[in-house]
Amino acid sequence: MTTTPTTDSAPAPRSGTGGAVLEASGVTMRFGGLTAVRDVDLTVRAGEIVGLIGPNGAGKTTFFNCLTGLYIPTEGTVRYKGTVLPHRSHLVTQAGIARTFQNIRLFANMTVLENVLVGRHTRTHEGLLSALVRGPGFRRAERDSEQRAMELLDFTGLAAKRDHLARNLPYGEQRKLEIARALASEPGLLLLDEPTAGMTAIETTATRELVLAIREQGTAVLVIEHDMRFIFNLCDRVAVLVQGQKLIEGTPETVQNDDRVIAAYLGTPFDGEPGEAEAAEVRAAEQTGTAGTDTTQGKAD
Ligand SMILES: Nc1ncnc2c1ncn2[C@@H]1O[C@H](COP(=O)(O)OP(=O)(O)OP(=O)(O)O)[C@@H](O)[C@H]1O
Repeated sequence: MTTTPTTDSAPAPRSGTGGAVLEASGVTMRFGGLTAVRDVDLTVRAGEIVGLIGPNGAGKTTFFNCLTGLYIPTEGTVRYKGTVLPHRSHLVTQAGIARTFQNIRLFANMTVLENVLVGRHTRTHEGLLSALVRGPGFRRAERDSEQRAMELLDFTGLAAKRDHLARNLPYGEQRKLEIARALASEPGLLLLDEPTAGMTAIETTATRELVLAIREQGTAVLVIEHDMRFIFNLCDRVAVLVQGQKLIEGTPETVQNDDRVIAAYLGTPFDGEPGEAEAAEVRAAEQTGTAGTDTTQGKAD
């Protein structure tokens, strides 16, 4: 049996969506014998908010890591605005993709403002010498950076906390600060990995408003999230990963009504389930008593 991931006919783009910002094609990531991501294609267009969902262990974060240069995909390419991205995370950020992490990664002992300033380093061009002598160019760049950082703190509702240590912020505000820091690199695409994890309902609603505002400011968004209500209320398009493969991609309506998606979340087997072909082979082999005879397959000599 072969798996045929389906792609919903392209949803009508919302007004303002444009050319492809991100084009991932045939992205595969193997860790030894485990294929965490298998042959995944995904496009995000300018002005879009795209959701990436799937059960635990489906490969969502691994896919993000392939997009952002943390992992070198075993196969496949990732393009940002038509150019193939290098496999170095700081070069990916410089190109225009910023991200947040599932496990918050702030500089805990730095202030809120300093955390955002760190995020600006890919957009400042003053060299080490200029920094050491603190010449006029450096001081001007520093002022501009601080002004932009304060704008972002205003935008994310954290301006009043500019001098607080990051570690003293409540959890929801730490997540917002991660977003402000990511925005400091002036990205064309923002990747959010579980931005509402651990948030209250009110904080989740505020995060939805924030993501919509980010889109209005011209940054496309790709978001991983387990909170389905958040995803279906926010996204123009949703892609579902199951066992590393894209099962379906389409509008929130299409995806939430698809029986295979419901089954994948409930753990119920369904026809064409990713990995089902391999499972069927093993079952057939077990029935004919041949299971386990081919012990050499996949091993090096
Ligand atoms: N560095 C690694 N080395 C080996 N296996 C890994 C590595 N990173 C992830 N995996 C495996 O790849 C698979 C996909 O993991 P991944 O974290 O990408 O899933 P996920 O969809 O993000 O899950 P969750 O929703 O629980 O965060 C899992 O089986 C995981 O154990």
